[in-house]
Amino acid sequence: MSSTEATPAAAPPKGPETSKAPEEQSLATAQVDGAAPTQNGSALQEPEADVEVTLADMQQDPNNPLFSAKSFEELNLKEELLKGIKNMGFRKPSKIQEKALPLLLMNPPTNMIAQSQSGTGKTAAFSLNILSRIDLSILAPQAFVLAPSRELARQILGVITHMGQFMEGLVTMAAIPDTTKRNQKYDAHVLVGTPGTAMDSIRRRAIDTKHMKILVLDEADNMLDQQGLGEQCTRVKSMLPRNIQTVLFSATFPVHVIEYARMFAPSANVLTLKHEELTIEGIKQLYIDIDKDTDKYATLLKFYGLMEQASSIIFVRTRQTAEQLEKRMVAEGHKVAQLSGALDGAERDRIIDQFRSGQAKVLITTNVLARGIDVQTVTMVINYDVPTMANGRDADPETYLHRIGRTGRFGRVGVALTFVHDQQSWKQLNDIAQYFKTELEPVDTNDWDAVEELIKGIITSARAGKSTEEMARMHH
Ligand SMILES: Nc1ncnc2c1ncn2[C@@H]1O[C@H](COP(=O)(O)OP(=O)(O)OP(=O)(O)O)[C@@H](O)[C@H]1O
Repeated sequence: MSSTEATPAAAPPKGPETSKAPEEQSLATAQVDGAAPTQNGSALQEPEADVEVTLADMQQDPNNPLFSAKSFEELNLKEELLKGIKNMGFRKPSKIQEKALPLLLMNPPTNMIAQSQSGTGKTAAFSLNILSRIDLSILAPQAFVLAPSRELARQILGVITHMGQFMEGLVTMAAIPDTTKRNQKYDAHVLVGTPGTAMDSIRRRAIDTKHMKILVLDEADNMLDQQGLGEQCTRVKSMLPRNIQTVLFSATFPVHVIEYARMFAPSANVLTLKHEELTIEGIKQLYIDIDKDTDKYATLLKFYGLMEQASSIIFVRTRQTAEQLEKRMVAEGHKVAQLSGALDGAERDRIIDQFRSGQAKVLITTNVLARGIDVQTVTMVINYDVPTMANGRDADPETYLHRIGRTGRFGRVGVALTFVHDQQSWKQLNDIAQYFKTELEPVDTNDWDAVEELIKGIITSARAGKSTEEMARMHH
């Protein structure tokens, strides 16, 4: 979409979605959980070598967020951590890892606020700091990572556990709602959880805070900004030792949050990016102009065949839309899964695990999964509803960026397709494009074959581990 003021060729009728329930809340009720996470075992289907060549090319380009001048060895990490990183298949650090790690590892420990594009390896950056600093001889919580959803908390726990697999005696635990483990005691070195459970568990002394030395907020802008979450995070921090190292990471830090972030993490080293630096080149951003709201469903079905070929996520605004869409698609014989905050924890775990393993290919969800979820096989993201602020009227550029960032992870390619169906949704998407100074390409609905070819081409390239540059070369 061009960044100039534009209106759709044919003025679409007004009348957005009928049921406008409040924006999805990512946090469920606060109960305790120690469920083991599943690893992100989503390997691409192409030969390893192909991906490596592509990634190596990108890591040579100083303007690429995956670029690094250094190796992991030069970052002064412990031997067992280097082994862990190797075991994860990481060869070289990304830009954020290279820049953040020396600052994070400094002594005395210094707070940090760090921003880097989606899918560029922020998790490994803060996890390496945690694993470098904990004392294995003390079996008490020393680091706490908080994330906005149980799915993200479980994922981060999986990364830390994987990375620390050669640290003998390391114990990691999740602090997320679990009705089966109400009186859980947290005897672990590292905890990863959601703020509500963290707060309750500290209050009832299930978490010993005496040895705690690092607090990480992942998706920090969301954690500090969102009503409820912000309050809980502040409470948690107030119950931890005063001199704790506070680390805030996100792909986005809107201006109105950064001030609060600086108070939350005083005297922090700050690594930030400009709006226009945030979009990922590997994600092809498309939009489709639909005549009316009621045609959205039929349009979605046209993409079903493509969605099934790789893993895809369909984002909707409300839980109700998610449920309705799932019912309708399943009734018509399509295989789809659905995850929203309306489901209980065990059900959510089952569904996200099925999606990670590739058992479920098409996932309908709300903003609950907009942030952080890393499933490398996701090649297509559909914004069935344009992301908006809680008022349903104003565009939400940050959420747009996070949603589309579920594809195009660490140098991979992907497609993000946004549906617009009336003047309001058109304006919202236009506002988003302007905010990031990016162009979205229209999908030509008069030529479905061409659309299919375009998307198929990207999916095939994603499977072959091709980068955007290579694709551009192929098309010329
Ligand atoms: N140095 C590296 N080499 C190769 N792969 C890496 C490296 N660092 C991270 N990755 C992989 O990149 C993917 C994205 O990493 P991660 O989930 O940490 O991204 P992120 O920056 O936190 O993104 P988001 O903003 O969406 O949360 C993961 O699959 C991770 O395993």
